Amino acid sequence: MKPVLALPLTQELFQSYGTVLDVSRDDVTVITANKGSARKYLGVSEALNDYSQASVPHCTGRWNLFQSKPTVPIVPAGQIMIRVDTLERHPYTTQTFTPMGRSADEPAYLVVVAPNADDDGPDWTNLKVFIAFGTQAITYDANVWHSPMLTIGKPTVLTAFNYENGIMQDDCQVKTTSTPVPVVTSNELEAAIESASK
Ligand SMILES: NC(=O)N[C@@H](O)C(=O)O
Repeated sequence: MKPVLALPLTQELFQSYGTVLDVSRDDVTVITANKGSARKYLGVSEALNDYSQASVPHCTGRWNLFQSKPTVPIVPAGQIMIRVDTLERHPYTTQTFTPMGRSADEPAYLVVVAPNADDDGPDWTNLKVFIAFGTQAITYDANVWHSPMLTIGKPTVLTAFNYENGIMQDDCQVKTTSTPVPVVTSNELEAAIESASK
């Protein structure tokens, strides 16, 4: 399987799969708030609840916390950083991850997504991989295939918000592949990691 290059996460590159919650967004209205002490970025992301289409419509909007071990090592540009063999999706809800305690200049987690294939599973030949930095949160659109959380370099706590009805097939569908997809780091990532680890 041909390696996939991990690219820095931007709304422009990610927009087919969801939204990036980041103060670099220049496509939203920004107002002054909190008596002038804050800039408020309006509507950077939305939470979708489509459980009316699920087997059991009743659901709960839930925050979960992920205390993640680092699963993505820091490697030189061009070397394989991870092999992706598992993707999941949430057919009736968005899912938003927000890292806590990571800085804006350090790569914090990988965002791996894939379009649907004709069999309604993931298109493993068309994975996209992005590097999320420490002050970037993301929302996966409903029904978008994405990898379980993959954190870079150090233990990381993230909040996750999504709707759930407690039925696995409605809440989270998982697919695996016997031919894992290698992901290689990019020069941008290597430079960012090097500067963050100083
Ligand atoms: N996406 C991810 O890391 N995992 C969640 O979907 C989950 O609820 O397990």
